[in-house]
Amino acid sequence: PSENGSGGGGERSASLAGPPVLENSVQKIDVNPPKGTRDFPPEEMRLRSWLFHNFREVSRLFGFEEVDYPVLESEALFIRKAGEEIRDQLYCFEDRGNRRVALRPELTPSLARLVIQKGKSLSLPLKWFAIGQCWRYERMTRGRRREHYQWNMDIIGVPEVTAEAELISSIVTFFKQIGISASDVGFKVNSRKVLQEILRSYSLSENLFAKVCVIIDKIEKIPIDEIKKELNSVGLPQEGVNKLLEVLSIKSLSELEEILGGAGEAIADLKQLFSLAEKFGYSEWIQFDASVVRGLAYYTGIVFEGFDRAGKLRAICGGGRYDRLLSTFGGDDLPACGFGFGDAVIIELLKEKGILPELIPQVENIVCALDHDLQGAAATVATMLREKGQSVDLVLESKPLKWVFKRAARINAQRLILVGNTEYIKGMVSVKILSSGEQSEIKIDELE
Ligand SMILES: CC(=O)Nc1cnc2ccccc2c1
Repeated sequence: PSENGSGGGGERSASLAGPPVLENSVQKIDVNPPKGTRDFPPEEMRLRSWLFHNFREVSRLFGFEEVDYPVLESEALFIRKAGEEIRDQLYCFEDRGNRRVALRPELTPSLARLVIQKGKSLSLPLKWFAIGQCWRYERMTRGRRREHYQWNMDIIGVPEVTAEAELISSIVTFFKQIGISASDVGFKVNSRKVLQEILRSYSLSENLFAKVCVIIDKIEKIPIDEIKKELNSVGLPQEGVNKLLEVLSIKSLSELEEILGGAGEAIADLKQLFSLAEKFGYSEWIQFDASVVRGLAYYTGIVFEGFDRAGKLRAICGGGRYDRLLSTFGGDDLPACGFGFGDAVIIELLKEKGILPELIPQVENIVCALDHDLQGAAATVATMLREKGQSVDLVLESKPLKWVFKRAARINAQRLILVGNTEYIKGMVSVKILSSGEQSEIKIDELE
């Protein structure tokens, strides 16, 4: 079959024949979307648009530029050998050109690909944001969703932790903007350089680092014995395993400094981050937590995750520094950090807090011809209002007034404009303000 997916010659392949016709009735197709995916009918779409509007508003406040990439990428972009869950659940397949492709499970590798593609033509630092649908293929045994939308913000070309501090500030701004406070959520902050410094002291090679982080990230999801077994299996000696687990339970930066010594970068980065948090004014939002490593292989430094203080929900968002990602794709070494913020947990949180916004459909005018031969006149009135920037729901067929009032109420029209003969020949229409019931006749060219 040809590249564009159309059928072959005369014969029509089953997929193009449509649902089977049984005698004089067509078998009903499955009207639900594919497993793990969602439709967005108007009510759900209003909530999604509200969420994305807030993502965009914060991105604007922080001077970030919007970008996007194809939802379909080469599978190679996501093939990492660190044992990540995101790899096991890759929504991948071979296309009709025999290419291995995948629906993107995250946005960061696409960002890295585009930055390398653009190369020297980009002036650093880059501050890019995207809101994109991401996919995973999970056995439906877990009944979890196979797609979600993620807001990503990334800063490329800034080695200092001022970049991470800025990113956390943007998420704090977002939370405050939608009514979430520091008593509702917080950020656990850590640095993977802690693990790196420990593994170095056991002279463990760098590529084990990513695997160890991915294993440690599962510490609250699988039994500790399993964690120890997996750490042993990647070659970490028992003494190193114990040292790691000891470090993960450290509760404060000063305690960490005692264990690691004050010389390492981990301590310096974390101290600088907490001091910057003070200056940004979000100190009460963040806390050091040595057990947070996040589950993505490519993080190399500061990592953070937003959590609900009631402890009922999964992580709300997460991110960190990934200074090596671009070089693993053959690009120049460029410092980078960013975060992902999914569209699911945040809505659960707003529901928990009882602060979901009430979003109603809104239209300024509903325009209706009082009889059929005034349909054209109604269209003229609607167009004139639209040219003035007014929204109009134009009644497109002859309907009884009772129907029109019912529809006006359902779509929350602010005013009803009736185009009737007696008024129209005077160049006027009858206008009814639906909230007050006030009715008046207005010259058409004086409508606004
Ligand atoms: C709570 C939720 O929907 N999580 C979710 C849903 N779909 C995904 C798809 C790809 C990667 C991560 C995903 C995560």
